[in-house]
Amino acid sequence: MAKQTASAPVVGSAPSASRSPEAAVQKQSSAKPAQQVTAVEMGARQREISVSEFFTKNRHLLGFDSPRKSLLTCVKEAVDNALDASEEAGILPDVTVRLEVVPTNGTTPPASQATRFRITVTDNGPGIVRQQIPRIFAKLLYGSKFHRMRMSRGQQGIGISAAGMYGQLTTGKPVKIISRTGPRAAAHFFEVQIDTKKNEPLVHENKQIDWHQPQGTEVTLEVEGKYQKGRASVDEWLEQTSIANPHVRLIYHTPEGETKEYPRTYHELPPSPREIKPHPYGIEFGMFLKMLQDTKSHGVAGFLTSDFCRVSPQLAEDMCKAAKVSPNLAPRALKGPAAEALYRTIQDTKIMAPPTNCISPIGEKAILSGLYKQIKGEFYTAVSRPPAVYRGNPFLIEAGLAYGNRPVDQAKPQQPVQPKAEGEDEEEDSELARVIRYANRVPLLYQQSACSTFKAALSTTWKHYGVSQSRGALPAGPMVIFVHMASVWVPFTSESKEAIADYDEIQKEITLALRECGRRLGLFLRRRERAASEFRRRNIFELYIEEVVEACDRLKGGTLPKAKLKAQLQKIASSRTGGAKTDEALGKTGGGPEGLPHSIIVTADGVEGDVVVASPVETDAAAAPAETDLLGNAPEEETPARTRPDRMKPPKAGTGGMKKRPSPQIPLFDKAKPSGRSKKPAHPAPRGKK
Ligand SMILES: Nc1ncnc2c1ncn2[C@@H]1O[C@H](COP(=O)(O)OP(=O)(O)OP(=O)(O)O)[C@@H](O)[C@H]1O
Repeated sequence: MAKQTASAPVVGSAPSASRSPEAAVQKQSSAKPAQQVTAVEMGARQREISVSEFFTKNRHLLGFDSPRKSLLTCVKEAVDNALDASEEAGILPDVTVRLEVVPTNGTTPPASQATRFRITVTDNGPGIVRQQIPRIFAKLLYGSKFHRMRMSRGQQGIGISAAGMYGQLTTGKPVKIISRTGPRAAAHFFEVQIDTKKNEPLVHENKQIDWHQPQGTEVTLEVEGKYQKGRASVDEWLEQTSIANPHVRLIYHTPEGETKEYPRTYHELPPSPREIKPHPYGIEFGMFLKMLQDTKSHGVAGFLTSDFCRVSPQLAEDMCKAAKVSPNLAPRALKGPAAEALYRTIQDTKIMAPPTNCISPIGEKAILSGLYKQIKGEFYTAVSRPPAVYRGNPFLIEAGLAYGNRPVDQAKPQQPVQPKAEGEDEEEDSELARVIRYANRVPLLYQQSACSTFKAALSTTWKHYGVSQSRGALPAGPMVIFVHMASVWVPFTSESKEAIADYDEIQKEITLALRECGRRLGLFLRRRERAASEFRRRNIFELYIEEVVEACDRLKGGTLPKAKLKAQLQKIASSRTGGAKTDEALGKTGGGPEGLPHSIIVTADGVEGDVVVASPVETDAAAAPAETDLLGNAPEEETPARTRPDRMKPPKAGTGGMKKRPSPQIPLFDKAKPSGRSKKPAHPAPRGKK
């Protein structure tokens, strides 16, 4: 409705007697607001808006806001698709990402100053059938995943076509695609653009070509962007992708001419997730009505059994009876109050939780492997929670931790300690932990504070686990917190898929997973501290043993069996200082960390725990990217990630990694029983407390 403006005539006010009626009419018409339109005029302007037009104007909703983020979004969409397709086809993914600077005005600027990039992503997946290529790459909301209840990276059917549209908008260039479905099939080359008015593809080029790859897809996009390393960069995203996807071999050609290879460290594909039907609890009433209209079943009971999971024929009959609806009634005839009664009955009936084989977790071993491969720390642990359900959608939370500084650094001569001013923080307190977040194995780099995973990390009381933490802040110290949500439908806060929405069920599961990681970290820290102090005491005893033995021998006139006495005293010194458990906690025995399942401990003497996941892998060590420390800095001397002779100690033959102990797990120095499987989390005393 048009607003009445200040200059509009006031209804009911009498015209001034001094003015003629003509003048009054003239005044009234001249005061009419210029913008007033009739319903008919408005109707003439009303028309459909195509989804492409909408997202052209609102491209920030899809992650194309700043040039830097847009570059990342394009890479992300193409890599996600490559991984989804390869995994679905049962192929261990080999993905190559090439970022090149596109010359502008005949000159090629350095990568950090360039504004135009060519992104090429190649996979060894199943390829795409020729007829589908134009619509996949040049039609928004077209895909194979939206209607399926199955875990995948992509969900919406909008990602790669939106990336193509962004390229088209910013550079005018079409998307180029090569795809081949098998060694006997021809390779097809396409150049497509999107007709944004109609949301339909325009094919510029379509031909058969010779392609060196027997199978797979290659997508090339030319886009406006900004390349800058560091946080939330393409480099960081690929690095984090490799942590959560150790079954992927990733080669990255940076725009600066470097080649980084993230080798495959896990040689099995994640179990293929099964497609499931919706669970009755997750369906809203409007959706239920729509399903009644769309079903192929002839009776309501049959509809409930065949269109939902976990509804047996008997349960369907019982629910119909309780709602006073005939089980044989045609679903389309069920409307109004009767439909509502059945819907309410379903919601009030106890129905088994949905099956969980529709999600495929990363797994503790693979998380450990990924963290160990990419992050230099001292302690690593990983937890996979049992599946849970939100709004009828199954999901599963996994968490991991990498903690500490490199043992190599510890071995360095200590700098003299500078006295601190009163109230001045310890150096390690000033560095906060870093949270790396994933949804269906895809790293989430933006909108951290809006994400459920980050909120759960903030609200966890890390002080219980021996790590300092200020109120409302992340824990302090060299620590990476890893959280992964796997689900058939991840509830993102927006279409750009950057943060996970805050459902209570999801928050609770993340918190429980983080608490278990924290508990293990606390146990590790406390043990290590006590073991180190016992070890120092033992060394002091050792110093005096020689003297004592010599003195006793002199008293006995040189007749004492010195070696025997020395051995006896050493035995006493060892048993008084924690015995073998001190050696174990300090990594001097090569044994596993007791009470710390799915954990790795790195000491100056070697690696303990799930060592198998830290074992060498298939490709050439020299090609591996240098690992970064917890702050993302490269080491001074670049050591290949997979072969760290300083740290590697192969597992003892037959142990297969962590030492298995039949007896209940007892922590090193505690009298109380632990930990590993006890339901109540043990809260070790904060560091420094004896
Ligand atoms: N490299 C590829 N190999 C095989 N199929 C592909 C490839 N890339 C895309 N596809 C197919 O194209 C479809 C559309 O991809 P698109 O990225 O637009 O959406 P999506 O991955 O389904 O969902 P989202 O919008 O959440 O990313 C996919 O569902 C998939 O079937």
